[in-house]
Amino acid sequence: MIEIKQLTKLYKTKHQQVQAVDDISLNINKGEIFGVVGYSGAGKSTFIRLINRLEEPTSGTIKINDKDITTMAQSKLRKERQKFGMIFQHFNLLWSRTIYDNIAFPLEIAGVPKNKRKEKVLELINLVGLSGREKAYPSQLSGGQKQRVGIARALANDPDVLLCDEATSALDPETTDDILDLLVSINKKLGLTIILITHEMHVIQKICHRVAVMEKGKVVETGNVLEVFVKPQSKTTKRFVQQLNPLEQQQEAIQSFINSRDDSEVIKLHFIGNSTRRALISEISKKYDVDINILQGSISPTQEGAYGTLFFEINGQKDVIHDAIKYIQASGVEVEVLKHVE
Ligand SMILES: Nc1ncnc2c1ncn2[C@@H]1O[C@H](COP(=O)(O)OP(=O)(O)OP(=O)(O)O)[C@@H](O)[C@H]1O
Repeated sequence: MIEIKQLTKLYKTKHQQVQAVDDISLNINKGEIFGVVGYSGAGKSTFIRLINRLEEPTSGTIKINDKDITTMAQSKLRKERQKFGMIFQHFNLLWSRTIYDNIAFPLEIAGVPKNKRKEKVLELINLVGLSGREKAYPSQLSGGQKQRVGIARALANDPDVLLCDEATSALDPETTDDILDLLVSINKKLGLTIILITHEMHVIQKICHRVAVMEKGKVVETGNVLEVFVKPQSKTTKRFVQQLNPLEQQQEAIQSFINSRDDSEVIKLHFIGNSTRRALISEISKKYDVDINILQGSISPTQEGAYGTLFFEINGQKDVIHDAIKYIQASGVEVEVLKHVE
C-alpha cells in the first residue's frame, strides 16, 4: 500500500548539514500497524513527516496505492493528504474550541455540510469513548482524553492511514495503554493502516505487527515484531529489546548461580507463539527420570503472539538429560545449554 524507496532528507543549515533520513526503503501493508522505533535524533519525526509531505524529501519516492506523492503538485497533494490522519505528542488541539468543534474542524475545511458534519462528529466522539463531553474545552480534559480528541479529529475525513508522532509519549503508563488499546480497536474496526513512531519499545511490543529500527537516519533492522523481539540482530535493537525484558538484565544473577553449581545442567528455553502454551517442563518430568528446578521465567504478549524464556536446572543421568533435551528440541522450542556437565 505504501512503498518508500531510497528516501532521503538532508537539512542544510548555515554551518552544517544533517542527514536526518538516509536512504530508507520499505513497504507498509494495508491494515497493518507499523512501528518505527529509535533513540532521540534517529530521524523518526522527520521520517513520519515525509510520508505525508509535511517535510519535502531531498530525494526518493513515496507511493501510496501506486500514486507517487513525492512529485505531486500542491493542489493535488492537498486532496491526497486527506487520506492521512495524524496525531501528535502534544495533541495540537484548538484550545478555544470545544471538543465537538475541534473534531468538526477538518470537516468544515473539507466543505462537509452541517447536518452531515454533526452525524460524523457524534459518531467519532462515540468511537473514541468521549460521549457526553462534546461541550468541554481541551483544558478541561485529561491527557488521555485530549489524545482521544486528537484521534477523533484525525479520523474525521475517513483517512486510509493514521500517522502517530510519539502519540503516547506525554502520557502516564496506564493512559498510554488505554490509548494503545483504542488504536488497536480502531485498526481492527476500520481496517485502518497505522504508522507510528516512538522511542518506547513497550509501544511496539503492545500493538505493532511490524517494526523498523532507526539509527542515524537509517533503518538498521526491520521485521515482524515477534521475530525482531526474539532474535534481534543489530546492537541498537538488542538494547531496545533488553529494556523490556528484565530477565535479560538479570543475566548476571543467572551466571553467578551457574558458577555456584557443578553437578547440574542449566538450560534456557526460548518459547515463541503457540509453544508458549506447551507444558513442556511437566511433560519431561513425567516422561524422564530427571529433577527440575525452575530458576526464572517470563512471557510477553505481542500482536503476533507471545514469546518467553525459561531458565531451569536439570539433574539426572547424563544420557537421560540428553534425551529430555532432545524431546524439548523436537517440540520446536529452542534450547540453549548455559551450563553443561561433562
Ligand atoms: N528543521 C530542521 N533543521 C535542521 N535539522 C533538523 C531539523 N529537524 C530535525 N533536524 C535534525 O535531524 C535529525 C533527526 O531529527 P528528528 O527530530 O527527525 O529525530 P527523532 O528521532 O524524531 O528525535 P526526537 O525524538 O528527539 O525528535 C537530528 O539531528 C535533528 O537535529
